[in-house]
Amino acid sequence: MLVLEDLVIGAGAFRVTADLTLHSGASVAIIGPSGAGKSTLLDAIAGFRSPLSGRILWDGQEITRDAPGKRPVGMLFQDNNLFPHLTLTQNLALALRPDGRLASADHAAIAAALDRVGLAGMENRRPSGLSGGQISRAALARVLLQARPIMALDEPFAALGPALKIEMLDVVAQVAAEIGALVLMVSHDPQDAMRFAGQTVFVNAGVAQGPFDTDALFSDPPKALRAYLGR
Ligand SMILES: Nc1ncnc2c1ncn2[C@@H]1O[C@H](COP(=O)(O)OP(=O)(O)OP(=O)(O)O)[C@@H](O)[C@H]1O
Repeated sequence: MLVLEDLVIGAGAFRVTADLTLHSGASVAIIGPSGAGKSTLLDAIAGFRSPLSGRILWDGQEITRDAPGKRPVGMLFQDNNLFPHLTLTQNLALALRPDGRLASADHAAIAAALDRVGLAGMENRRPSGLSGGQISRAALARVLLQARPIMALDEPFAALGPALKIEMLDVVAQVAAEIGALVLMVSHDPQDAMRFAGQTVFVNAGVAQGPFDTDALFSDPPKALRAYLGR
């Protein structure tokens, strides 16, 4: 269970507040207008931003000030964040072993993760030798490989066509189900939320609201959400 308790996060003069609870195994979409604070919220959960006040708890343990690598969070960034000078195997290896020393089983795990996202045989490519969609799938493979209890995905599949996006969302759902992970996914596409996420957090003007039941939220959206959806 992830608890954000009276959390206030600052980004320059901007503030995001959150006071909510998300359960293990849930899939949660994080939606809201551009600049509302969605990435800021995810960054704080993953440990890339220190909150100004409040607490973050995972299964009762406070993780508010823990370094990102010590948190139960695997994060897929908006820019996918692969090292350009490293091959896919080397990029994924860092997720498993920050010291770079791979055990023989690690190679099989990396190959399996790449296979799962449709990149089998591309182990030795560098990001420059991949399309934008392939890079986003490689970044997903890295999160899958980490198999952390919270999978935080910041607009993960913007570079993919509709069919491939659905396929990758299904892969995320399968892996999350296997490990009982909580999935947090920032998206601008209401279809993603409805297809993938039982719950939705709506971030508006720096306030994270919810979680709401996704179907109920979209079938009768509050005024601010209607404005965002253009309805
Ligand atoms: N380092 C910073 N200094 C000042 N302001 C910042 C900083 N980082 C983010 N902001 C501001 O914080 C606000 C929230 O940004 P954030 O990236 O969280 O929004 P978002 O909801 O993820 O938007 P988008 O959907 O466009 O990615 C924005 O107004 C942004 O300009």
